[in-house]
Amino acid sequence: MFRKSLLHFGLRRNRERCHGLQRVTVNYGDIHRLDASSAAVMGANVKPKTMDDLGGPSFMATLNWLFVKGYFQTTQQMQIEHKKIYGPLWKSKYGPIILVNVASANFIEQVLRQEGRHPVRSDMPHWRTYRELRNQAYGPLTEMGAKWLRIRSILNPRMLKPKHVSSYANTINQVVSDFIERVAWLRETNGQGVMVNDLTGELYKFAFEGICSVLFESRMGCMNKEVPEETQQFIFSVGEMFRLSPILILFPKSTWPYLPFWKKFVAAWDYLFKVAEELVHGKMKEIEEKVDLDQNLEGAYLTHLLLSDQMTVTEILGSITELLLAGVDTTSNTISWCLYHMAKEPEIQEKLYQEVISVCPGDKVPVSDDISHMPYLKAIIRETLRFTCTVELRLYKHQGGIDLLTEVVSSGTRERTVSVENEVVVGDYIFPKHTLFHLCHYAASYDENIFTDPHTFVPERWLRGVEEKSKQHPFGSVPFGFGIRACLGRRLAELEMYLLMSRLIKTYEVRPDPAGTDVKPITRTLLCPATPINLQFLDRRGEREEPREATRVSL
Ligand code: HEM
Repeated sequence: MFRKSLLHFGLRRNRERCHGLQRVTVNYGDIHRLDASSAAVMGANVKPKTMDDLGGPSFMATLNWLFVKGYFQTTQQMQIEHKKIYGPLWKSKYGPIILVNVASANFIEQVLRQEGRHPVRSDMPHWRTYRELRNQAYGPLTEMGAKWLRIRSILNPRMLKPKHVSSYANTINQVVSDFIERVAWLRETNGQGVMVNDLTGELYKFAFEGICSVLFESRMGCMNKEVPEETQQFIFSVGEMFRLSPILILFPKSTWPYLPFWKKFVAAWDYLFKVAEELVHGKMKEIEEKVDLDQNLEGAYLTHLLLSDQMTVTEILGSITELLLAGVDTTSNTISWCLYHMAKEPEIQEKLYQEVISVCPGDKVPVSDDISHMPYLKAIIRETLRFTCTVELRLYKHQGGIDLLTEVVSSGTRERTVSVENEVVVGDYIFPKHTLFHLCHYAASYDENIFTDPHTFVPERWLRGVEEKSKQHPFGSVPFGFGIRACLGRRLAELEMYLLMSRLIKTYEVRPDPAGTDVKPITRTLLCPATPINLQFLDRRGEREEPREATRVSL
């Protein structure tokens, strides 16, 4: 059986190579990366260890860590502490659920390379239950099995192919221009001419406006002085839904209808779908009018989805709503941390400024082609993502029993564990089919065996030709995930972050809050600032820059 699973592992990898779906950039390395212990297991002379042999805290101990020792909001730190105690592989119990925590780059790679054709992050029963209640369709985040694969094959090209993504640059740049002006307005009205308070909140509006422009070619008024009521309500509903999600999941599904916050959860989703529905129907009407007038139909992402006729309108609505949700917190959070680091590291900021003005001197606004000449900017974003890597998104349930899974889903008995094709080998352990893995990317990103001086912000470590880069493990930091279930919005997020950061740093010098606050991260699905990030923005306009030295390093 064990040998069979290894054989499957090899066969499946070959099959996936031919799969044709867009994959993330990490190269498909081979078995050589499996460490010595795995190789020994594979030698078949060693009896593999099982889940029973694996150490880890009991349920009570976990509760103690979370609520007595106080790691509930800093579970990323708990990963590091547990790794010190148990090593890179341990199990933890949450009531009846057992998680296998995987906290080294080697082991993370092993798990990810064995994922099936239809990986599942987590069942998300609360999100799925809402959709069943309202007869809404699942999107890329919530769908599973062959149906998920179909959705991704439709959504992928216009989100991941560089030529399509770079066509969104002009649209994004308009939002960037508005954000720059909004910063000026915020400084004048609330910041004594220099401060911008609660940057994450402001960047949230930027990211929401950005994704709406790309998806719908519609502006939501987030950059207006007064944000429209409907947009504020949408933003509030997203917050409510994310706030209530981790609470609901602690209770059995059968109790949800009786819980007071279930109603709030449903109301939040209702509002999100209502707004998305209005936008989709508005776009359909616009297309009909254009057809009547014989006008060019090319345009927003949504236009393409509607015209391609590959999905029903309900399916499009399910996917679009999930894209809106997935693409806002992630991007805005990353840019907030990036600016925070720029303020704390003036030399790095200066180097970035010099790079930007050497590529885009004078009034030239950076466009996608310019970004390819800004390796330092890319390295800064890459380092920010390592520093603030998301933690909770990567719960992997290995599965591959497509037919049975589909049957389970359609018969409505979702609580049963799903069948899988293969066991999973990690180190000298073998795990049964439906094991739930928690990939501890935070612990890997701060592993000093992989990243020298991991607690220091060093963008240079991501530059090509730098010695450290060649030594880095490709799974030390995988901020957009890996494989066919990796982030759908990666390219768009990168474009948004590059265009905004280059222009912000070209326009403003960012300095720390004179009140001098160190902002700590806490876990809220993402690694968020525990307190607001407030920064000074000093206007550079008026200065005529001359690059001090060319900073064309290559990434
Ligand atoms: C800095 C920004 C972002 C980061 C760090 C990020 C990170 C991630 C990660 C780690 C995953 C899970 C991948 C895996 O399981 O292997 C993911 C999934 C996903 N992301 Fe992003 N993301 C970002 C921005 C975006 C944007 C802008 C969009 C929308 C346009 C988006 C849409 C999605 C979707 C739909 C999924 C689910 C894919 C699936 O399950 O098939 N993300 N993202």
